[in-house]
Amino acid sequence: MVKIGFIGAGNMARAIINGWLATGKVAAADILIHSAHRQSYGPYAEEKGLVPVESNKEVVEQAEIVFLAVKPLVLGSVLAEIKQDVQTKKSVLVSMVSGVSLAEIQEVLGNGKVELLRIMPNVNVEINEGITALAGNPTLTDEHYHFCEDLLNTLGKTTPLAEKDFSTFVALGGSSPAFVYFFIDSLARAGVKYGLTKKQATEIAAQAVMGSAKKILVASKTPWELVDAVSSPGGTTVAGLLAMEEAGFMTSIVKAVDATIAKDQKK
Ligand SMILES: NC(=O)C1=CN([C@@H]2O[C@H](COP(=O)(O)OP(=O)(O)OC[C@H]3O[C@@H](n4cnc5c(N)ncnc54)[C@H](OP(=O)(O)O)[C@@H]3O)[C@@H](O)[C@H]2O)C=CC1
Ligand SMILES: O=C(O)[C@@H]1CCC=N1
Repeated sequence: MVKIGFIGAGNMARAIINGWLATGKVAAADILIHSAHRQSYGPYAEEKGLVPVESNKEVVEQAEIVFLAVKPLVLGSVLAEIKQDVQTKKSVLVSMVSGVSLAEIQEVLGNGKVELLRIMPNVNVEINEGITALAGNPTLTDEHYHFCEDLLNTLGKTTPLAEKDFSTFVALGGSSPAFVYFFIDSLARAGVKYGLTKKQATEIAAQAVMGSAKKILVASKTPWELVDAVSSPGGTTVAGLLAMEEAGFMTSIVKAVDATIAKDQKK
């Protein structure tokens, strides 16, 4: 089987790996992993049956496809460390690092052509309900693109995306789970205000959000038409909606997206 390497063993690397292991798409023994601290990647590798290796270079030496799952500030030094081996091994590099373009990665790697795939997943890949954007560089073969796409499709949905739209995707797909968790927590907290337990209120809010998201994905109606369908004339829902808008609900969402895009473009 193709060996898949991970440089970085944090939240996103683990979400992807756990998603694959849950479906059996990738065998644990085919995943190599290294990160900054042995006490971080070691126990995780042992718990899941992955192959821990001693350095980033060793990940590249042993894996055909290498996922870069480090923070943007660390990426430059990691690329400098592995660039020689990447050229020798003709590795496929898959970067999930936000705010760093394929051209910027290629620049650090130097003149030799490297197969690069830029992705932007979200944490819900861990439960195979993620959405991941993909953009390959011209050197990436169709075969490798589709191999990676197939791997990522088991984690939810994927969508090819022009690189110019990655910052927008970060807001709508990558960071948005946090926005939705925040919304659910706020709804649940309001339930606590009126006497529900936090656990009960969170379950109610989360189920309502999940059902609403599924409804939007299958319905022939637009979200606005669905809002109208819930809003009985003179009823409770329209009273709640108008109060939300008075507090600037839509503006707050758009501002969150603006701020996320601005931050991504500053990395
Ligand atoms: N979290 C999310 O929801 C999403 C994150 N991303 C992107 O994924 C990337 C990783 O994010 P996330 O997992 O949240 O971050 P974390 O902080 O959870 O993980 C970062 C990982 O990088 C490792 N690391 C640091 N320095 C090195 C090094 N020199 N060599 C090897 N590994 C190193 C850390 O090691 P150690 O554990 O040993 O300290 C850690 O495992 C980021 O670029 C982010 O933009 C993309 C989409 C969604
Ligand atoms: O917060 C971040 O920078 C990363 C990118 C998308 C989700 N988390």
